[in-house]
Amino acid sequence: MKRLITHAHILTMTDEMAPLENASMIVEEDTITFIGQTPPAGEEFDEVVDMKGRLILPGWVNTHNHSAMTLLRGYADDLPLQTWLEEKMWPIEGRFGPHQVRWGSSLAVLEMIRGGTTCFADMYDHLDQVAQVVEDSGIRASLCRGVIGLGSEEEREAKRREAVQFVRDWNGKAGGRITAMMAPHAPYTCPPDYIEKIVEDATRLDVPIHIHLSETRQEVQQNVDDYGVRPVEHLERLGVFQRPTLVAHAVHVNDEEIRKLANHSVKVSHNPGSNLKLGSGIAPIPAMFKQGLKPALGTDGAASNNNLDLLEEIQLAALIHKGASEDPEAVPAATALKMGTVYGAEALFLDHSIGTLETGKKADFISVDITGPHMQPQHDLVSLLAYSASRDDVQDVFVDGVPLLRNRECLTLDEEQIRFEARRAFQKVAP
Ligand SMILES: CSC[C@H]1O[C@@H](n2cnc3c(O)ncnc32)[C@H](O)[C@@H]1O
Ligand SMILES: [Zn+2]
Repeated sequence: MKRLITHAHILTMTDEMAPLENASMIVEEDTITFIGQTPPAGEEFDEVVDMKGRLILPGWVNTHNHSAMTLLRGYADDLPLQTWLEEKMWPIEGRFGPHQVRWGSSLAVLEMIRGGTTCFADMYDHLDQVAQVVEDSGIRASLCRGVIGLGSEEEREAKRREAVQFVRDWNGKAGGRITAMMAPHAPYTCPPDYIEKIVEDATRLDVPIHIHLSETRQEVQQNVDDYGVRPVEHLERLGVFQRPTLVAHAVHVNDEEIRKLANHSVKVSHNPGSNLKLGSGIAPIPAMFKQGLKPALGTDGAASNNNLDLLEEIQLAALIHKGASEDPEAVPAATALKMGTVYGAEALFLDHSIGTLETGKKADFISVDITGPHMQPQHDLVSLLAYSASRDDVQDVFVDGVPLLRNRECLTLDEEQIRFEARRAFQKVAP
């Protein structure tokens, strides 16, 4: 399939942040082969798509999610993390089986595609189900079986074997759209020797590690009480940062810890919506940028956010750090957009193929309607995206050159069936 897209504004998210106007893009199979003002003459196309009034840019990359938790959206709000996890989430998740994960993650993928997300990271259980949804829906994902090491030795080892098997079964599958990671849930749920074994697994399998880190002040203090050091040094000593690593949250990290993360090239997934809602705090993102980190963005699960709208995270990132630091230059609009695209691709170790629109890269892109009243006048399209656009403005979503959403119609998923089955799947486990 060879497709010509014409008459679009194109924001490539390469160093050049000014959108090309009245521009064209050629996509051949899964790859971008041309971007510019004048397409080469004499070429034939299977389809020509007129994108007048649309802005084209790379799809959003959601770097931290627990997608099946859409079933728990609104189930337990307004609680602090540990109470929320121990008294609400873990008891009901204990009743989740493959069916719940199948329909919860289907609902999540549907919501993400409709909001312009083309790639997401997922940490959960029954991951074969998530992988199947990813394969069938056409989205891209980096998936990991999250393991909590609080049970018996047998339980722990069984979970670790499952996580390893998942990597063997799915890494590189769905035409390369699925990649995999190993995921010890957090330092407070995984004993040190268990984390060390998972690092060995990740080394043997040659995959990255994904882990929650320093989300709350209380968990940092607990780490100091239990192990005598703060979580960053704890994970450093356990060898985690010898592997490519993506940490979620990093809210309570001091300057020395940020320096350590930067020295080890650790990737950070900033989840402002979830951190605000759980009352965990505000991650020191401006300090991270100063030390050379390039934080990406995540929604976390829909039970703590309570949506999977990556554009909202971009907008939060562009706003809350200005307020927290009393500095209107903290996290400018262009930086927030990079956090949702190119830094997201780097955080998932996929920047060789996605995150920007360039010839030779995968055709993972979205179109945004810029004709609405809230998108006028068009002094600055970057500013409009970061401060004014809404997820409903996303019109088209392509992954690997395949259309998943066209003019807001989802082409690969049955929306009505997903709504019905997700409601039923929750009812089966409801208390
Ligand atoms: C073992 S699968 C993932 C596990 O993570 C839990 N979870 C969801 N949101 C958060 C969060 O913000 N911090 C820590 N853990 C979280 C989820 O309930 C699953 O049990
Ligand atoms: Zn999480």
